[in-house]
Amino acid sequence: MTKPSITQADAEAAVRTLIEWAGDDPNREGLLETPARVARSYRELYEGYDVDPRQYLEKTFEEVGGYNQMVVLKDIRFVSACEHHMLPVVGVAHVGYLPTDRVVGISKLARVVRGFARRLQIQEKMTSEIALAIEEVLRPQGVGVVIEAEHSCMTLRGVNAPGASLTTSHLSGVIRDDPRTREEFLRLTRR
Ligand SMILES: Nc1nc2c(ncn2[C@@H]2O[C@H](COP(=O)(O)OP(=O)(O)OP(=O)(O)O)[C@@H](O)[C@H]2O)c(=O)[nH]1
Ligand SMILES: [Zn+2]
Repeated sequence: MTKPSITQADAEAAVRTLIEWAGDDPNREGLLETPARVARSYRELYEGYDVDPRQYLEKTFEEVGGYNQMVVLKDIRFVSACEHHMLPVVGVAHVGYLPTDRVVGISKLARVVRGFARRLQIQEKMTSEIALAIEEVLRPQGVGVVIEAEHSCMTLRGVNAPGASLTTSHLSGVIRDDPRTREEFLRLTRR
């Protein structure tokens, strides 16, 4: 949640400081509106603090004609920010579950990813948070989350390893424990 004590003006002042720190003049014409734009874009990029992603999963459908197989939503693109450098992390998430008696609208899976992505994150934590939210709210037979992402703190600076991507996964229930179900999930999420 946004700290109510911090105003848009405070955020703009912080951006002016960073512009000076970068070596430029925040009072030159091209930069005059930049602090306001950056503050607004932060509200968008960090909107995850204003939502509880679990709530997206509360509306479910039970009339599924006896469907009791795996549901997998692949290639959910997301943008996050690494909590070490506040630089973009861009990637895709694959989210699957084996329902018990109810399913959730598929857009909600993408909303859950977005809600956890739009915060300061490390990829391992984001992967588990998505899986645990699905586990806790839907109580399915199993959950699988695989995330592949590029961290610009690694590709644009520091070690400068362009193209390197990190894969993390969190599997639980039958998707973790039953070899055939696990294989099916991994096959369905392969790109
Ligand atoms: N495990 C994990 N590490 C991350 C993630 N995002 C960034 N990192 C790493 O976090 C580490 C922070 O290391 P530090 O040594 O404190 O920071 P630094 O001096 O800027 O390190 P370099 O990036 O190596 O220049 C770096 O190795 C990053 O690559 C993530 O999602 N998961
Ligand atoms: Zn980083």
